[in-house]
Amino acid sequence: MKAMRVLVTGGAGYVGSVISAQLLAGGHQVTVLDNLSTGHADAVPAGAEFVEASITEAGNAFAAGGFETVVHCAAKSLVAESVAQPQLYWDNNVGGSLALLETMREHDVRRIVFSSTAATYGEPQSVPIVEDAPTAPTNPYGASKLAVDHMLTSYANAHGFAAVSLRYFNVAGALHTDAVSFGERHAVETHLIPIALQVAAGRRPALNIFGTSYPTPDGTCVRDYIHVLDLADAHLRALQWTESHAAEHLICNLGSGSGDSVREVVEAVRTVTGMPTPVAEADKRPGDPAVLIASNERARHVLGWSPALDLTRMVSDAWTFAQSVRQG
Ligand SMILES: NC(=O)c1ccc[n+]([C@@H]2O[C@H](COP(=O)([O-])OP(=O)(O)OC[C@H]3O[C@@H](n4cnc5c(N)ncnc54)[C@H](O)[C@@H]3O)[C@@H](O)[C@H]2O)c1
Ligand SMILES: O=c1ccn([C@@H]2O[C@H](COP(=O)(O)OP(=O)(O)O[C@H]3O[C@H](CO)[C@@H](O)[C@H](O)[C@H]3O)[C@@H](O)[C@H]2O)c(=O)[nH]1
Repeated sequence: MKAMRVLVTGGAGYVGSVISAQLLAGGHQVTVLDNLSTGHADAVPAGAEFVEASITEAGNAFAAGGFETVVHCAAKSLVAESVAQPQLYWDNNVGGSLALLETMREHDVRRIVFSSTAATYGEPQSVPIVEDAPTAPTNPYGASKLAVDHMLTSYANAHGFAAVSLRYFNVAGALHTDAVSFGERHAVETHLIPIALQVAAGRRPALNIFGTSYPTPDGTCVRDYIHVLDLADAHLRALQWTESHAAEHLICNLGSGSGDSVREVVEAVRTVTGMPTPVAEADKRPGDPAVLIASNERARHVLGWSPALDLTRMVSDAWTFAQSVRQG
């Protein structure tokens, strides 16, 4: 792939920092645009230019940057917060993305890869979930992401954008190099694996298992976990796809194609860490579907992508990262 000048929005966050690091490793030039609302300035990889600004104020960065393409990760992504304060999600995720697309149009940058989500599907009618499945999000976060997917279809049709929506399932793991580590470091942590690792490290007394009577083999929810390095690889492939697909919008699920239950994740955490990791049975979390598993056939077929790293590797990399954060 030829070297590109890429703007990564949200590049001070978990997923965006790993994608930025992998783009740099691939010889591309990276500018990170992030307002640090949930990100960290020290997560922007060395070698990337950093612009501290909102996606609603990207004009100067575009004027200076000469970007060929955009990876758009910036968003608010807490489901419960989106239910309590939907205005934040419509404003930041939908209004912010619209402002970004208009700035792109103004500067004639018409290639974009967008962080969409499995939450666009809501409660699935069948699994594995294919991209043509009905979309019925069960919360404003998922609805805001689906709105941007629709926005991208219309910008492809009307304005010739080459757009890819990558619908991530459950992202986990971290990137480690000799010098640095990039992983999940949310001030408000809601995700299962980092919370379970905090329990393993003795920083929380027990992991609350949200629901033990789901119609699944062990009664706990099943999710499709995908390593953030496999995710980054898919973004590089999607960027390449946009080179030759003007006026098209591709939607691809990114998942492993298989599921693990909450109890199976806890077992993986115990095996990797060697720590007891106590659990407590708790009520169901409202809006949690029993099973979410991706069909990844389209990403395999169209992008030539396949996930390589398993749950044990995700937990092990996340554990190494969590320990490096505690020491650092
Ligand atoms: N982590 C997952 O499991 C998961 C799953 C599905 C989809 N996603 C999507 O992937 C993306 C990245 O998620 P993450 O887990 O890395 O979250 P994160 O909170 O770590 O990163 C998001 C980044 O966007 C920045 N940001 C938010 N609003 C902004 C704005 N208006 N202008 C500029 N920067 C802004 C934040 O400061 C943060 O650095 C999000 O769009 C999220 O919806 C994540
Ligand atoms: O303390 C905890 C945290 C989570 N869970 C369960 O673990 C599973 C995974 O939960 P979590 O890590 O919060 O991920 P999801 O709710 O599945 O959502 C993630 O995956 C979605 C796509 O599937 C993305 O859209 C969201 O942004 C992302 O948060 C769910 O069954 C939860 O009920 C627990 O039992 N206890």
